[in-house]
Amino acid sequence: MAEAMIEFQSVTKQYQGGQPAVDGLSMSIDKGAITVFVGPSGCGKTTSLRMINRMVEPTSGTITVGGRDVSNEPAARLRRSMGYVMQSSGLMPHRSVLDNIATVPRLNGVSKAAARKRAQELLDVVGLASVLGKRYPSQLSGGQQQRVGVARALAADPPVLLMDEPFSAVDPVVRDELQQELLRLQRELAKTIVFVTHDIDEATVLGDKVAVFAVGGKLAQYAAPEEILRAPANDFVASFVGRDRGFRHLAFNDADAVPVHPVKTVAAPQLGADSEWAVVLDGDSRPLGWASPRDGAGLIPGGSLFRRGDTLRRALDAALSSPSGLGVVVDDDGRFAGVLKSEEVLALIEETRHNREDAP
Ligand SMILES: Nc1ncnc2c1ncn2[C@@H]1O[C@H](COP(=O)(O)OP(=O)(O)OP(=O)(O)O)[C@@H](O)[C@H]1O
Repeated sequence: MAEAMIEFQSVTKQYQGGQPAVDGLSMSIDKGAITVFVGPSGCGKTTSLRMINRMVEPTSGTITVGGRDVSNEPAARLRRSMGYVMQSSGLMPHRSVLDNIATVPRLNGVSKAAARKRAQELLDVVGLASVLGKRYPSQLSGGQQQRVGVARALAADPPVLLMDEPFSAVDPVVRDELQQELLRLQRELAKTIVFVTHDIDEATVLGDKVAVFAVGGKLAQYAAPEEILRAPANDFVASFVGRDRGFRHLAFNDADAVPVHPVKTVAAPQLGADSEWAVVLDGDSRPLGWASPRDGAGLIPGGSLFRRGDTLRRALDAALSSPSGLGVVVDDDGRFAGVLKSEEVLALIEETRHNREDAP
């Protein structure tokens, strides 16, 4: 069994008047894993998160981190000992990106030179070019600002990261990138991450475990995302998880058994071309799109790409989003590797479903 890092024991938070925001919450959060709090607006996710680092004080109950009762720790020190990332990056506008990242190490007494050096390294860790370090936050895109927010939270190398809807304000493409980046980082860093979102899709992509909250800070279900999609504990969870849950569930099955076929490729779309669809490649064998057999309209934008090792969900999306009906497969370097046929993806989905039903 996984080791617990954070424990909530009968934690209640009652703001002035009204219903409790969080009511008798007891749960144990695994060390070195991503735990996602998900639920509709106002169900107490943020309040629960903020009680971990004492930005909010519980009305009753106990929270421990690494076995120590947080109420015994000085609040300011406790806060600095955990990384915190929020929706608006919360960067200081009049300080450079590097100085923003260096904030907590500086508060902890690290010299300016050492803190800046560390900040420079962190830019690379979160996938930002080092020249961006000299800029001010307003000179960055929303996605870049969120990356700086993550770098700042990591600066003092805290064992615990608290993330409150960190990717909610960016567009879906950037959001997907940031999620993948966080998963990559986590494979290296193995922090204990508590991540708040209202988006069940984001929760199932990121979470090793997902806690579904119902209004009043009540834990409706707490399990691996696959289990929440497969077996919602009650009607509330089932309706929150929604109608697409069968589709989302595909994200937990690999697509290794789907055959990859060769297909005609061309270096540039040929006008009035051919009798069959062809993948258009650049000089490095990376797919640029498709050339159509019919209209010879030049380059037709492709659908989503399937990377070797991706899930059935991505395989299906690659096939269905492609103008030719053939999903484009690339290797780890993004080079063209072949195509998937939608009927073969569907056949594997069907087979996987049968196997699941047969399982004890
Ligand atoms: N400072 C506060 N004073 C009074 N009530 C508050 C305060 N902060 C939150 N609440 C109330 O507590 C309840 C839970 O709020 P909380 O922000 O924790 O929920 P949430 O699940 O994070 O929602 P959202 O996704 O909308 O932020 C809500 O009813 C909210 O109005």
